[in-house]
Amino acid sequence: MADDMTAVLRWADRADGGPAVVLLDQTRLPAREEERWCRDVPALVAAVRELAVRGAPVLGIAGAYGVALAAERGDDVEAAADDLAGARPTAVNLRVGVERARAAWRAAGPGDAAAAALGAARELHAEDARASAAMAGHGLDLLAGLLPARETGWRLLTHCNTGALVSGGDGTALAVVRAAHAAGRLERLWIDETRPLLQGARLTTWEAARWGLPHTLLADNAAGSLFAAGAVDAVLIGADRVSADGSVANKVGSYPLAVLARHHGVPFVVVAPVSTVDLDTARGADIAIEQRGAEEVTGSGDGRHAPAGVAVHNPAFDVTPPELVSALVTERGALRPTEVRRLAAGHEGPRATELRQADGMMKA
Ligand SMILES: CSC[C@@H](O)[C@@H](O)C(=O)COP(=O)(O)O
Repeated sequence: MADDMTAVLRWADRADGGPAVVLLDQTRLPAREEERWCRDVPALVAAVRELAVRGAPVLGIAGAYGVALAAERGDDVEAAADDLAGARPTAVNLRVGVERARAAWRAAGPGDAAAAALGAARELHAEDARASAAMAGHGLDLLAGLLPARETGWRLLTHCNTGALVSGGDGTALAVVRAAHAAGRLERLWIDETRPLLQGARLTTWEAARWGLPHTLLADNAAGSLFAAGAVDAVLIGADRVSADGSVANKVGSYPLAVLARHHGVPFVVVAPVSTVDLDTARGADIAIEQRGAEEVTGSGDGRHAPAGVAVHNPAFDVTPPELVSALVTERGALRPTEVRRLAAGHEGPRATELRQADGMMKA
């Protein structure tokens, strides 16, 4: 979690005014740091759908605490778990977190089931913090292997928000950027605003400022000229789901960045925990892509900037094929996205040197 930040997500027990899952309401940021108390699963499902809590790893943690909440309240846990798992379709971590807590709840005796679900949620929360730290280290090693040493440091570009707001720790891609900064190797973080909900403009700038990262915000469609000017050394993004063929679903706008990166010979690096890899989904085309409301694109009320009633296409995510992804950094090290099946066999350790040698497209 970010230093001195209101907890991104916490469990409140009865002594603390709960039971409740308490979220830092990301819809209010950066203007206000407000807690949102979810006292039952419908409230938590609403918070997930509204993106008050968002980003793949923390969705899994929220889902697991949600199962614990239903159990603690004496609600129908199976139905609550189903509702939570289905609240958003693309980030596989949500389902993984829910199923982990549900399995613990099912396996426990009647008197212990709620405590077992809560224990599973807490365990997942702590594991995610450890995974985040490991990804930061592996990602930094990978960049050091891939990128030429620049006296002034690296210029990294990111999309959406992948920091402490999405994790039990510092996050995924943004954790690597933070590690690069701590190692004195970051010249600048370019932050895509990330239309239409502005996770980059609202959330990543907020985190970058707190961490003291040198950063600059740009409109998504300004990225191309930045690449053309040679001002981007690498792209770092997170993922909502990686299918068995190594395709990467992430916030819409990631795929065009991958195409740009390939055209300009710039590494395109995906940072995600192993829990984001879904070997049960064979291909990128099989990943369910969430479609969201038209008003997110058109604006609404007084701020409307498109004619009322216009037809809108608003997918929340897109899919980048594995051949455009230079490396996938997980808590177990870096690998080529086409090698994700190795994770099932317990792949360990970064392969930065091999990846560099095998990848003629990179500048290094
Ligand atoms: C580690 S976060 C990776 C992704 O979850 C993130 O990049 C993203 O696309 C989040 O989308 P969001 O719609 O804000 O939940």
